[in-house]
Amino acid sequence: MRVVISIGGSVLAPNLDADRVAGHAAAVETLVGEDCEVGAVVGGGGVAREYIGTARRLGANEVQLDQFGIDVTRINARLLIAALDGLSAPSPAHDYEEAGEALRRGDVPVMGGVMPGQTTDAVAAALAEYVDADLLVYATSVDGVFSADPDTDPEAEQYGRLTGSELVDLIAPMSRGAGASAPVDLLAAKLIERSKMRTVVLDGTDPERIEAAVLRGEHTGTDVVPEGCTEDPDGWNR
Ligand SMILES: Nc1ncnc2c1ncn2[C@@H]1O[C@H](COP(=O)(O)OP(=O)(O)O)[C@@H](O)[C@H]1O
Ligand SMILES: O=c1ccn([C@@H]2O[C@H](COP(=O)(O)OP(=O)(O)O)[C@@H](O)[C@H]2O)c(=O)[nH]1
Repeated sequence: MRVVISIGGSVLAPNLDADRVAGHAAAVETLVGEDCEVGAVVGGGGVAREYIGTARRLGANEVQLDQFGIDVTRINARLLIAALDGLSAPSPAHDYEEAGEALRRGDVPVMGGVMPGQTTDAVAAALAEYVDADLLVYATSVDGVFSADPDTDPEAEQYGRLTGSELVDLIAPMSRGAGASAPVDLLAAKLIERSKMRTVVLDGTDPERIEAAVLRGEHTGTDVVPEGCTEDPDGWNR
C-alpha cells in the first residue's frame, strides 16, 4: 500500500522535542517495514505562526508571510529527515516530481511547503494524487473534522465520515490568511474531492495512532470517502 502522511507542525515539532520527532520517524519506519511505500509532508506549527505574526507586524504582505511559513515547514521536514536515519532522501523535495522519483527509488520523500497561497495540507493532497496513493492521512492536533473549532467551541461535534464534496462545503467558509487554522485547507479539500482520495483526519500526537490507521484501518477520527462509497472504511486497508 502507498500512503502519504501529513504531519502537522503542531504534532511533530511543537517544542522541538527530539523524542517526539523520533517517535514519528519510528512510525514511518514501522510502516516501511510493513511494506508500505510512504511519503511524508511536514507542517510549520506554532513556530511558523510566530514568524508570520512578527513579520505581519513588520508590514510583510501575505505572499511574504507564506514564504516565512514555507521556510519553517522545510526546516521541520529536515528534522524528520534527520530522524529517519537514511531512510529518506537527504533533503526535502522541492516539488512532486522530485518526491515521486524518491519514492520510485525506494526512499521516503519528505516535503514541506512549496508555494504561497496554500498550506502543507494541499501539498499532501497533491502528493497523494501525484503518486496515486491508496490512502492520505492527516495527523493533526485534533481528532478529525468537527462542526466548529473543537479548541474553542465545547459544542463542536465530530464528523465520523464525510464525502469529499461535504468536506469542501465545510472548509470553504473558513479563513485563508497565512497561518490560518482549519482541519485541512480548501485547496486540499478540493484535491481530495477530485481525486476521490481515501483520506483520514486524526489526532496524530501519538504516532501509534497513525500506524493503527494505516495498517489496520483503526482510528477514531474522520474518514473522507469518495462520493457514493458504501464500503465500510474499516475494511479498506485490510
Ligand atoms: N471545524 C474544525 N474541525 C477541526 N479542527 C478545526 C476546525 N476549525 C478549526 N480547527 C482547528 O484546526 C487546527 C488543526 O490545524 P493546525 O493547528 O494547523 O494543526 P497542524 O499543525 O496539525 O496542521 C486545530 O487546532 C483546530 O483547533
Ligand atoms: O505550500 C505551502 C505550505 C505552507 N505555506 C505557509 O506556511 C504556513 C505553515 O504551514 P502549515 O499551515 O501547513 O503548517 P501547520 O500549521 O499545519 O503545521 C502556512 O500557513 C502558509 O502560510 C505556504 O504558503 N505554502
